[in-house]
Formats: sequence, C-alpha cells, structure tokens
Amino acid sequence: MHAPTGSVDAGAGLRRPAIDFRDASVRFGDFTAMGPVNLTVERGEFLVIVGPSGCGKSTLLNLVAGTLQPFTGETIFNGAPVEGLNPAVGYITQKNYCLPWLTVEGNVRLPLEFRRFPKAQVASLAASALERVGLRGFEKAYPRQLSGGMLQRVMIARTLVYEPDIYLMDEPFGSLDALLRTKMHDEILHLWKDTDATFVFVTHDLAEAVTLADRVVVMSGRPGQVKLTLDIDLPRPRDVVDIQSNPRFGGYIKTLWEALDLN
Ligand SMILES: Nc1ncnc2c1ncn2[C@@H]1O[C@H](COP(=O)(O)OP(=O)(O)OP(=O)(O)O)[C@@H](O)[C@H]1O
Repeated sequence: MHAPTGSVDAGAGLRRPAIDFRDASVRFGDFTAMGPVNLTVERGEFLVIVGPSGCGKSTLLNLVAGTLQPFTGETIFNGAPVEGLNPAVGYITQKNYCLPWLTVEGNVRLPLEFRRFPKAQVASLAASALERVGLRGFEKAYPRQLSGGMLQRVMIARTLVYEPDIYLMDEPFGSLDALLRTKMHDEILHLWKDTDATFVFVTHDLAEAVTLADRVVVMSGRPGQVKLTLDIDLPRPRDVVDIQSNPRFGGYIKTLWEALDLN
C-alpha cells in the first residue's frame, strides 16, 4: 500500500505530507479531550509524541485511524480528509490482540485474508513477515505459548504483512522489561529503515523518544495541544545503546522534560 516516497503532487509540484492536523480538536460530550492541534507529519518521518497522561495522545492517533472524528478542524491523510476507518493504517498498542484460537501464522495471515489477498500470496507474505520479526519456527505455536516480547513481534508481523503507509504505535513496548524494550527499539529502527512508511509513536519514556525519533512533539496537559516540537539531530543508523552516550542525547531529554513541566 506504500505510496512511493518522493512521490510528487502533480498539480502543486509539492510533496504531500503524510498527515496534516488542521485545528483538530476532539470532544466527548461537553468535555474537550484534545486540541486544537495543528501539526504536519512528513512522509517517512519517525515522529514521537510525549505528553502528560490523559492529554489526548491516543486520541490524536485515533483521528488518523478514523475511529474518531474531530469536533473542529480536520485530519488530512495523504492529501484527503480521513472519513471512516483508514485502511492504510497499522495500529500497534501494548495490548495483545492476538486471537488465542489461531496459531501465530493464522494471526499474521488475518489482515491479508480480510483484504482478500490470493491464497498463495498470503502464505508467502506471512512467512516473510514472521522471518522479518525473528519468529521463523514459531508458525504453529499458539499465543499462550509465547513470551511478551514474542507476542509483540507477532503484533508487528501482523501489521507489517500488509505494508501500511503509516504505523501508529501507542506505547507498544510499555509492558516489556527494559532489556527487551532496548532490543525492540533496535528492531523497530530496522523496520522503519526497511520501509517507506511513516511512524507515529506515543510514549512516556523520554529516552525511548530521543532514541527513535526524527522529531519529538510535546503536548500540553488536557486538552492537549502542541507545546514544543524538537528535531532530534542524532546520526542514523542509530545503535540504540551507543546513541545514549552521544553528548546531545542528555540535552534533548532535559529540553523535553522541561517542556513537559510536570511539577
Ligand atoms: N471514548 C471516550 N469517552 C470519554 N472520554 C474519553 C474517551 N476516550 C478518551 N477519553 C478521555 O479523553 C482524554 C484523552 O484521552 P487519551 O487516551 O487520548 O489520553 P492519553 O494522552 O493517550 O493518555 P495516557 O497517556 O494516559 O494513555 C482523557 O481524559 C480520557 O479520559
């Protein structure tokens, strides 16, 4: 489903951004949960969002997925407003949404079967997705037989298998231990490098944000608005351990911490 990176808007001669939030706000009843937000996400960008609990980070992702509609403004995705569920989105959270009665392979095949891919293609794409996340040999295992990290890899395989234009990741590694999380950072950076897709990643972990991001957005308290956007000018490809000793790493964390202003 990837549009080629570097694709050109024939009319304007401009590259279209992946997402453009224009004065987007969300209400639940009388209560404004988020916004208004104005934010552009470039194609192929790795954008990380941080902000206090309840400020509307997941809500922002839900606008892109089309599971919510804005109360004011609009969400433009690949040049058109999001109306209804957005099939070009891959959504990964920390929850395990594997179907327990299906094998690992059965879970990874699901999105392709929903999309009515030809049978032969389903088998080969599922095999290659499982290979990419290091789960070859576990095709016939059931979710209950897997560790937390392996389950998270199944969720990633189940997403990358249909090549979404955009990965929405809502604290995907929040439930993993620190060592495994570091390993997953390495894997996610490889995945990002190997695709043309855009990544929007929500976290509460500032080191995770700086390790992964091209740009970090700090949201204010509820109703969350964009308080700061910070370019992370650290070299790529990144070694997820070595990068932490880069002299700029700590400075970025301090800037983000001060912008969060949680006191
Ligand atoms: N379906 C809903 N109905 C009513 N209120 C909601 C609904 N979904 C979210 N909210 C409220 O909207 C606000 C923003 O929620 P959201 O989950 O987007 O925040 P968040 O920044 O992702 O939070 P956290 O960091 O704790 O995950 C919260 O106050 C939440 O309680």
